[in-house]
Amino acid sequence: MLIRHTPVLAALTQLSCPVQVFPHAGIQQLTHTHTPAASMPDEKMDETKKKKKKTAECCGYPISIFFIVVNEFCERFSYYGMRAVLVLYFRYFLLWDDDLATSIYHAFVALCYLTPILGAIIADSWLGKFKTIIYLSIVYAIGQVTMAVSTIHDITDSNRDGTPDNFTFHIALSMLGLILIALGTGGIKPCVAAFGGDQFQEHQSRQLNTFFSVFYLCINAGSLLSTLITPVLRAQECGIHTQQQCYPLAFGVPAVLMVISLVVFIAGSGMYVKTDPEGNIMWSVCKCIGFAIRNRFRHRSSSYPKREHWMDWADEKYDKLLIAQIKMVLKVLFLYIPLPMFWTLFDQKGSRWTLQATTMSGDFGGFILQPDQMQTVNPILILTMVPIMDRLIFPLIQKCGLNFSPLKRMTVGMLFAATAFVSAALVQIEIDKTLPNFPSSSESQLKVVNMYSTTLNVTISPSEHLLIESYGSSADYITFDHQDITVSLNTSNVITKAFSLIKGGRQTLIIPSDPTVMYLVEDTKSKPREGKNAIRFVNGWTADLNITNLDSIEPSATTNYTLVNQGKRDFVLRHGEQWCEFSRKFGFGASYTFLITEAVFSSDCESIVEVEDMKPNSVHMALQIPQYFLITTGEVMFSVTGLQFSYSQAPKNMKSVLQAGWLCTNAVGNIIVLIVAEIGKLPKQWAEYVLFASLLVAVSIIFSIMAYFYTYIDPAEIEAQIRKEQGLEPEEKEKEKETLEMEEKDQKNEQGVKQTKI
Ligand SMILES: CC(C)C[C@H](NC(=O)[C@@H](N)Cc1ccccc1)C(=O)O
Repeated sequence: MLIRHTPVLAALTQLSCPVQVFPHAGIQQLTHTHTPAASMPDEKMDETKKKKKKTAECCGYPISIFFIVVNEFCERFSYYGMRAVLVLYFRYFLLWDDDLATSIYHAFVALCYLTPILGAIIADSWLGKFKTIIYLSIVYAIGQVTMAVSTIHDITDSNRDGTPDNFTFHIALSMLGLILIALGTGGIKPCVAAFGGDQFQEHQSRQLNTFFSVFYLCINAGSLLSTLITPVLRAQECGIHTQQQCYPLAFGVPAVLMVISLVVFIAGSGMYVKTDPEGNIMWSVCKCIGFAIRNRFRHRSSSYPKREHWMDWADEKYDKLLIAQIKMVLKVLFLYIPLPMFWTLFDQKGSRWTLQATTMSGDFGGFILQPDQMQTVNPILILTMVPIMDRLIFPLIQKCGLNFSPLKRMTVGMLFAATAFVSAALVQIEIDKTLPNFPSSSESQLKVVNMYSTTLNVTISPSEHLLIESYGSSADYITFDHQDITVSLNTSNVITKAFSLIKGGRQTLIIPSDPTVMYLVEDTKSKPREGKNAIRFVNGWTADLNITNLDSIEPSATTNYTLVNQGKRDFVLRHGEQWCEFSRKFGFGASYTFLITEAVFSSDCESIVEVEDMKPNSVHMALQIPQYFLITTGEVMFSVTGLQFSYSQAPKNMKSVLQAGWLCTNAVGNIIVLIVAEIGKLPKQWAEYVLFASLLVAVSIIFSIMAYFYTYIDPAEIEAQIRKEQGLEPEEKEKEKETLEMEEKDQKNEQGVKQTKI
C-alpha cells in the first residue's frame, strides 16, 4: 500500500467502518501537471511523487476531511471566542467610547471578509491551498498570541494601580494582532472549504454536499462553545501586581485553539489530496479580460461580426479553456451582486438585535439570559436545523417532485431573512409601547423630588402646579417645549428660583432639606446599556454617608448613576459606627433614584424611598426567538447552499477565488451596515426594520430573475469538452497514464530498496 500510515490513520483504521484506499484518487493533484511524468527530470518526478497521495475512505468519505473539519472547529472557536470579548476589551481596557469601539469592531469584521481575496490569489496562483492554509494559519496564530499579550495590563502598569500606563503600547500591539488575525482568518477561509471539497472524487458528489453541511455544523459548534466560554473567562480576575478582568485568558484560550487547529491540519498532511496552483492564474485572468475588452473596443465598428460572448474577443490570443473558465467565474460573480443585502440584515443580529434585547427582559425563570447571549440562539438553531433540513425537509421537497435548485433555495433564504426583520419590527412595536416617552431634540423633561420635611406646593412657570409629599416625587416627567423655567415653592415663605433646562434632556429637580439650595441633576435619557439598571442615591441624612462601591456622599447631595446587574443587590450604608444594609431586587433596564431619609439608621434602611425614573423592561426576550428562527432558516438555505454552489460552479483552478468572492459578499454587507448606522437614522426603529425587510424582498426578486437565466454547469465536463475539441488528451486519461508510470517507478524503487537490504 502506498499510503503513509500515520498513528492517526492507524487509529482511524480501527473504526468500525471499513477503510478503503483508492489508488486512482491520487490522480487529482496531478490535474495541472501537463508534462507527462516519463519525460520529467528525476528531481521534478520526486517532487510530483511527494504530492501524489491516495485517498483512504471511511463510510464513503475521505478520511482526510476529518482533519479539515476539526481544524475548522478549532479555528472558528478561536475567531468567535476572540470576537465575543473584543468590543468589551476596546470599551473597558482601552477605554474607547461606544462609537469608536463599535466602528473598529465592524471594520475588523469587514476586513476579515475582504482578505479571503488575498488568500485565494495566493492559493490558486502561487502556493496552492495546502501551503497557504499552513502559512496563513501561522500568521493567524501569531496574531492571536500578539492580541493576548496586548491585553496584559501589568506589562505597562508601572504604578500598579490596575490600569495600563502606556495605552499607545497596548493599542499598537492589539491593532497589529487584529491585522494579523484578519489576514489569517480571512486568508485561509476560502482555502479550507475548497480544500475540503478537493478531497472528494467524482463519485462522491452526495458526500460532498454532506461535507459542506458538516463543515457548517463545525463552524457553529466552535462558535457556540467559544461565545459561551470566553465571556466567562473574561469575567475571572487575574494579574501579576493587581487583579483585573482576565482578558489575557479570554484572548489566550482562542490563541491556544488556533495553535491546535494548525497542529491538527498538519497532522493530516499525509492524507490530503493537494491540487497544485497553475502559476499566476489571477494574472492570466486579468490579462485575458483586459485583452478581450481592448480587442472588442478595437473592433467596435458594425462591420465586424458579433461574437457570442464579449470574452470571445480574447480568442485571438488566449486559450479557449482559460476563456471558458473565466466565463464560468464571471457568470457566478455577476449573480453575487445582489447578495450583500442578505448579509446586511444577517449581521445586524450582533448589533441592532442585541440592542433590542437590552430593552427586553431576559428572566427565563430557571436562568437569566444577558442581551448579548441571545446571539448564541443562532448557532444552537444551526446545529439543530442543518440536519433537519438535510435529512428531512430537502429530501421531502425532492420526493414531492419539486425542483428546489440551489438558487431557488438561496432566494427563499433571502425571503426568510426579510420575514425575520418583519418579526423584529413587530417585537419593536411591542417594546415601544413600554418605553418611556423620551424628549425630542427640542423638548426638555423635568421631574421633582421633595426631600423637605413636609409636603410642598410646587409651581413651575407658567402653568404646572404640583403637590409633592415629603420624600416623594412628581408622578412622571413633565415635558416642556422651552428651556427657561421658574420654580416657586410654597414653604413658610415663598422661594423662587430660575433654571435653564437641557434641550433634549431629562432632569430631576432635587429639593433638599434646605429648599433654598434646590438644584437640577441630569437623568439618563436612554435605556441603560446591556440590560443593566441605573441607580443613584440622594442623601437626606444629616452627615456624610459611605455606600458600598460608591463614593462618599455629602448631605443633600446626589450620587452619579451606577450600573447594576439584574438580580438581588445589597448596599451597605455607613456613617462612623452606624450602618445598615439596603437590599433590592432588580429587573432589566430600569432606572431608580433612592431617597435616603433622616431615619435611615433608626429604621435599619427600611425608610429608604424608591423613585422609579424608568420602568424595568417588560417585553420578554423569548419574543426574539421567532426572528432568530427565521433568520437562521434563511441562513441555512442561503449560506450553506451558497457555499456548495460556489464550489460546484467554479473551474478546478479557481475554486478558492469563487469562495473568496462568496465571502466578499459578506464583507460588502458589513460595510453597508456601517454606512447605514452612520447616515440612515430613521426616527422609529421598527420602521428601519421594515425598510431593510422591503429592500431584501426587492433584492430577492432581482436575484430570482437573475437566477432564472442562470444555467447550472458542470465545470469539469465543460473543461473536458474543450480539451477534446482542442485535440488534447482528456485529463483523466492523462492523469491515469501519469499515475501508472509513477506507480511503476515506485515499484522499481521498492524492489531496489529490498535488493539493497538483502
Ligand atoms: C456567515 C458566515 C459567512 C459563515 C459562518 N457563520 C456562521 O455560520 C454563523 N451562524 C456563526 C455565528 C455564531 C455566533 C453568532 C453569530 C453567528 C462562518 O463564520 O464561517
